[in-house]
Amino acid sequence: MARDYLDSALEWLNDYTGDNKNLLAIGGAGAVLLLGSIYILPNGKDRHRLTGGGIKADRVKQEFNDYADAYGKEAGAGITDRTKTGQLVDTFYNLVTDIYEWGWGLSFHFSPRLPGKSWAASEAAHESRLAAILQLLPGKKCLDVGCGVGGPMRTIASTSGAEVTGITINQYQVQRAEHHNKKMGVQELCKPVQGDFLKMPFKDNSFDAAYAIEATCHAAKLEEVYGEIQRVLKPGGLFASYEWVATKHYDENNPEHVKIIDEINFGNGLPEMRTYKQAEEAGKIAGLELVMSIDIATASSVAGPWYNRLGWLMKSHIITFNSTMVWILARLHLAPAGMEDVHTMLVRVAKSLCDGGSTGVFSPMHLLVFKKPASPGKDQVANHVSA
Ligand SMILES: C=C(CC[C@@H](C)[C@H]1CC[C@H]2C3=CC[C@H]4[C@H](C)[C@@H](O)CC[C@]4(C)[C@H]3CC[C@]12C)C(C)C
Ligand SMILES: C[S@@+](CC[C@H](N)C(=O)[O-])C[C@H]1O[C@@H](n2cnc3c(N)ncnc32)[C@H](O)[C@@H]1O
Repeated sequence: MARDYLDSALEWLNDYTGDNKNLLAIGGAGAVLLLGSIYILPNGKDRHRLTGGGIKADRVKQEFNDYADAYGKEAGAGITDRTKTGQLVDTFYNLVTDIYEWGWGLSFHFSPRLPGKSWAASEAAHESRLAAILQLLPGKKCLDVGCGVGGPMRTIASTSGAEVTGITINQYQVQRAEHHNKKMGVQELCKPVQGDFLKMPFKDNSFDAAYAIEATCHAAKLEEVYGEIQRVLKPGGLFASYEWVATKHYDENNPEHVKIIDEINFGNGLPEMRTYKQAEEAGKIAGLELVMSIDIATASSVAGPWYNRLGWLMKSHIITFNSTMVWILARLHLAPAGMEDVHTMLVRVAKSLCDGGSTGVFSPMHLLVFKKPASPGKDQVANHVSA
């Protein structure tokens, strides 16, 4: 609520001041003092705090440095030791979860902007599309692979009436998801659990459907997470995923493209980036039938680009404002030392994501829909799949 007021106030201020940078600077300084406490502290009766999630405050800086060191310096390197991917992704979400909730909201993904609709409405529609594709209804059991703090889970369970179990590698996110589920009264339908989506604590053939929103990109091997999803789905069950991919416009021999993708990988805890073709192939290797493959980022000729929400945060100086807030909080010991480094990484990645979107080389929402065959063929791998 407080964030909505602040966003509108800054949008107005930006339009009003136009090119008058002095007025904007004075306004900005005043806004830091006057609105800062409103922005960072109350969120209804909830309060935003910038913590290191499950990492103790005095370890945040070191954990961030270790995270940064895990990425190779060579172009296209990604995470050097892929066996450490799960652990690094867990660290990444300890470091960013509070900043995401504070500066973005409870759904950790992008969406195209629908004409005449707010970002919040566009986000909910993007989530509900999956409920429709998966034909979710009351009584159905659905799995959310990489559920974050449960924004999509709450939308999908409440629009469809289905029961949604979410899995996240990060214990702090389970705590946050439980907190929000209870606050919103959806805890009967939404169950977050901590676990690795490469070794899920669920029985074979236990879910009617499954979805993943901008999450399976964290797997060291895509075919392994798809293999696990194949295992826990009932025969005939559908799985839908918004995948982070390099599009057909990506050229691995273009250094600019490679740089954009490297920065996206580093700022988002990804081991590497796959092409949409590799993602399609990974599903087939895992024994799933490909039902649909379409890039939602470019599918509609009337929806606005997904990256405009980030672009607007940069243009309206909200991100600069946030950097100042994080700096002040760290100086006052209200945020752990090292939070500025985490925030700086996010500021950089905001630009890379916009560059990836505007050049068309990257999409965070290539929709893949797969079906588990009613009776898997002998040549298809039913359980754990390794490339
Ligand atoms: C799917 C993933 C996350 C997608 C997005 C939810 C996040 C990607 C980049 C994030 C952000 C960048 C800039 C931040 C800004 C500097 C800060 O002041 C406020 C939060 C940001 C806007 C933040 C919000 C979430 C993202 C948009 C990945 C991880 C696979
Ligand atoms: C960008 S967030 C998206 C969260 C959620 N789908 C949403 O849209 O709000 C990615 C999620 O994937 C989860 N994740 C990444 N690797 C995982 C793994 N190996 N096992 C379980 N969850 C994982 C993260 O913990 C995080 O919750």
